[in-house]
Amino acid sequence: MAYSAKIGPSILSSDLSCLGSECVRMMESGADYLHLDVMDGHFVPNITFGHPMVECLRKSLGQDPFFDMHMMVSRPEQWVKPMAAAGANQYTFHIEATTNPGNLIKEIKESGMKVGLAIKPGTTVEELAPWANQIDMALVMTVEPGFGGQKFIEDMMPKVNWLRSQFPSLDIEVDGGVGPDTIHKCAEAGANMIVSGSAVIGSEDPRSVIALLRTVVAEAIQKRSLDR
Ligand SMILES: O=C(CO)[C@H](O)[C@H](O)COP(=O)(O)O
Ligand SMILES: [Fe+2]
Repeated sequence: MAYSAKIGPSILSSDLSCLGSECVRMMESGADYLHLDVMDGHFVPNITFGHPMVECLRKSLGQDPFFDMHMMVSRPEQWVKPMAAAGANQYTFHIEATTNPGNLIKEIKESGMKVGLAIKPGTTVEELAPWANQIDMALVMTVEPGFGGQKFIEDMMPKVNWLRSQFPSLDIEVDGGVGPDTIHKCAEAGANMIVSGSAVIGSEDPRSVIALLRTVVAEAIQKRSLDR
């Protein structure tokens, strides 16, 4: 079992005028990686930031933090090279946004980044499955992409469960409405990369929330390995 519990705060709901210091605050609170939400106002009805911001964050934070780019954009092909040059570590694109996932996976790998493949709540996991052996991470959205602070959609858990049963060592990420109230469902289903925005950022004690999320997931991973 190659995968481990990792917690990646989404900085979407932080004070964006202090993005650099918010990222530092999350890393100092025990985050394993940073989940950076890129929205283009076209694939989703909201706009955030692009590669110039990522480049500034990389310069200010140094080489250490792992940047998981959640690309909620149409034509994700166009940002692969700029994001790689800006210092992104993983490029997670939506399968709904491209007609040629195979070529995009190849381009991302050639540019030196890891590959994440995301599905919206309305997309079946069978659409992702043919690519699962070529990617580093599968992202099962647990809200409709576009906004932080939405309610967790529990109906997505069978997708996670199925992916874990079919691909025992794949990194599986959940994103949207995940926090102390919903983490048990995600962990039991088999997710190991946990994005949490408002529950972590809005907490007075982000360190404790991150530690709790990681403990729940690590315990579920251990239980699964004992059950095998
Ligand atoms: O991709 C996203 C929204 O499209 C965000 O990563 C996600 O919503 C995280 O925020 P929260 O935990 O508050 O739901
Ligand atoms: Fe996200």
